[in-house]
Amino acid sequence: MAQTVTSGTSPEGPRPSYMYKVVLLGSMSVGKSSLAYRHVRNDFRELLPTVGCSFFTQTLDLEEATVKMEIWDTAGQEKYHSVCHLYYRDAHAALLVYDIANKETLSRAKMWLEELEKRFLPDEIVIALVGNKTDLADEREVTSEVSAWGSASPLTESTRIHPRKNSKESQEFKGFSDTSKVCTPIDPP
Ligand SMILES: Nc1nc2c(ncn2[C@@H]2O[C@H](COP(=O)(O)OP(=O)(O)OP(=O)(O)O)[C@@H](O)[C@H]2O)c(=O)[nH]1
Repeated sequence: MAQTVTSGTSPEGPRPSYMYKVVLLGSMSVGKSSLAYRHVRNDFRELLPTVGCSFFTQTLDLEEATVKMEIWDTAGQEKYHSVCHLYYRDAHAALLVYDIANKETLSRAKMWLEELEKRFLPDEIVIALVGNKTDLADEREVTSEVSAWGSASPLTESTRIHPRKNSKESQEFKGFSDTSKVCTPIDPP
């Protein structure tokens, strides 16, 4: 699925390099930029709302290959919706992010799913649903419907992650570089 870029070398011999484009989609303030920032910089900080789209890159040296991730972090504000197709075009994977304490954001993630289903063939893109802000468990609004929706959709896993803690969210991204295991479940609902 990923585009092969070059062939590098390692002590064991030539190693392929791959490029993956991952796009983050979801309502405003669900924490998309925080997830990307945590993943790339291993840090959490207060970020300004995204304007249009932010772009991050990261190179992962995995055992069998080198993977360059292009992370396209789209703006969640409604006014940017109409340009988002420019950013998810040719993506290999999409993370549909919602806030577990805001049910409305799950509906919006579903809207993104429907849009991607129209634009991509099923084997063209990997789509994962990501429930964010798990520290807000006391305010949780999203519960059982996530698993029901997940089984009725091409979403590969439902995971909930929390970039404020140095949790395992990197696996969410790393999972995309492993074609056999698309997404690592971290804290299933
Ligand atoms: N409680 C909590 N707050 C978070 C978490 N992640 C992000 N936030 C906060 O949520 C707000 C929005 O975070 P962003 O990462 O900017 O959200 P975004 O989805 O990129 O927002 P847009 O750029 O508007 O699309 C900020 O105040 C963050 O500090 C989290 O895991 N828990």
